[in-house]
Amino acid sequence: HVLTLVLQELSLLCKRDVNGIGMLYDLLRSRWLQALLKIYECLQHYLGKRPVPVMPQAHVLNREVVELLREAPQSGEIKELRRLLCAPHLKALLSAHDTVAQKDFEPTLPPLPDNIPENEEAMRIVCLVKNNQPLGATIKRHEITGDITVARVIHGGLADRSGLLYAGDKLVEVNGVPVEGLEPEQVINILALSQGTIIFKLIPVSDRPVSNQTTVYVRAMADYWPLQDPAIPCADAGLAFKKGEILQVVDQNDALWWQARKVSDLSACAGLIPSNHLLKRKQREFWWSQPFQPHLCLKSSMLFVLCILEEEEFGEFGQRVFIAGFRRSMRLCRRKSQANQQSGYARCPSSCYSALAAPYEEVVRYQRHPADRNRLIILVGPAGVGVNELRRRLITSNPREFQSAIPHTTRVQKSYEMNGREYHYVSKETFENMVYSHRMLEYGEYKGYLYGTSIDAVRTVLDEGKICVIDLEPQGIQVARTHELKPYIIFIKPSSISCMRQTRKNARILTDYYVNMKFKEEDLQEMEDSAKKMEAQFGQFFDQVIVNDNLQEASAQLLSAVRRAQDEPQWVPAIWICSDTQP
Ligand SMILES: Nc1ncnc2c1ncn2[C@@H]1O[C@H](COP(=O)(O)OP(=O)(O)OP(=O)(O)O)[C@@H](O)[C@H]1O
Repeated sequence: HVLTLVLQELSLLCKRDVNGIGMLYDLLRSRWLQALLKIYECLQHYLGKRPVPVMPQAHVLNREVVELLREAPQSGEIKELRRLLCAPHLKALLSAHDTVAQKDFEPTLPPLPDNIPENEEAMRIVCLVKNNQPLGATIKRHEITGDITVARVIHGGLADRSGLLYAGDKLVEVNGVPVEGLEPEQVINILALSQGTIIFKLIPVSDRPVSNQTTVYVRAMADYWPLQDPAIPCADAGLAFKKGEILQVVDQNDALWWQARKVSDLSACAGLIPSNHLLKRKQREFWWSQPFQPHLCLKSSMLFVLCILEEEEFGEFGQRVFIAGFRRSMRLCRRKSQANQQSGYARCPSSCYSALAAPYEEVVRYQRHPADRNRLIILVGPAGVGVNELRRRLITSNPREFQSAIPHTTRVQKSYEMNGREYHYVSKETFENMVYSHRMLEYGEYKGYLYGTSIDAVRTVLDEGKICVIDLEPQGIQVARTHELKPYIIFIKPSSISCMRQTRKNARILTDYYVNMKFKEEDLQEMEDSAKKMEAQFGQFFDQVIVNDNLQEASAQLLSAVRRAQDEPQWVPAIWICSDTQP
């Protein structure tokens, strides 16, 4: 009844296009939810009736019926009925019924002997069958008492599934060997060597931790190799992960070591990962598996030089399609600035460090509602890899659906240009105001004029119901990753140099100085090096990686990635969904 009222209310809001309402409306209208509520109501009704058992001893009655049937003429039906009544599952069912009817839930224990000493501790004997799998528990020496105790039980592991071992249980014997006086390593050795059954004699922990853990999902912002981590309590129990992978964190009880599994393999038993706190500490200690070098970014978003040539294309519908703002190769400019690191290459802007400062990013599954704005598509890749070629092909394949954002510039409008078609022509003052008010995704200077892609320009395309496709230097990713734009970031990766030698034979790179230059060996090498650096520094932000080997295939992959981004559930930062006020 309440649900019907809520749905009525929501249907009014739906028309007002409130963010997320559509999804909530669909959820509440789903058949399975309605069915669950019906079941709930039936159960409530049933609870109210306080059912009483039909009889306290159904299995006795069953036995008597079977006896009676034995004496009856043995027709086929009688034989079948007798077989049914004697079936083990029916007997088990009747026995369960009788147990419930008699409220006889407790196991019958022998009476305690009278002469138990007062300080006697309850002992538990636990028998586990190992079956070549790890025990799924770690042990340690208690810092104060010196006892060997269970340090943690790994989620989904053998010990956890048994429900018989808990963190804090004190081990007394393992397979008949008393552990008192042994080092934890010696106990581990006994466990490792034992095959088949392991018998623990232990004193259960007095206050078992109550598990009130909620599962959270995080995106790893760095790589982690437990086998190279001297600090991990048990390297074999560690979970190795790569940046960008999504982890399901199932236990955060320990301040230093969490338990998690990868969403790509949820059936696996959990592994230990450093907690947020620990990873941050390790970062500070330069502990990273790849020691943290002072990063030389490919270029700073503030200093880079843009080279923008205007182009026009014809779309499949025959109309003239202006694709403004296509970035052209800046290879020579960059190489020049590489030689002079002061100007063109700068140390990472703060965004680079802040990405590393947060070792995990909480994520949630997000599916764009058809009524919502499209997600911004960002293409990232090293110069010359084919970012613009792929973007151009995508847009010209259907300009009614895909569009790039019109850039802003301070240069003078040419006679054949139209304000708002090739560029938005603005004064330097206006441009700088946009920069200071953080309305630029990226910008730069070329021949004394400023060029840039503004958030407003992206918004304009999205407001028209189109899919906005832009290319961005990776330093701009952090600026673009907002609740509003919900960008889907696609990294265009070069194929191997030997492949590119073949595929790029007829390809040309355009620079400001040389038009239609052939790719040289050093260009290919530079592309590969640059791609590696980009992946190392920004790989955690890439939702999709497309290797641009065969152009047709890469274009098809791009199209399907763009469709997936809009129509299928994806992991996005939780902050985009949980808060309307946060960026
Ligand atoms: N898979 C491919 N096979 C063959 N040629 C390709 C492929 N991808 C791109 N090219 C060609 O390589 C050249 C450079 O591509 P493009 O201009 O798109 O590079 P880019 O990544 O945008 O680099 P920049 O930003 O420096 O312009 C173009 O001539 C393009 O047609």
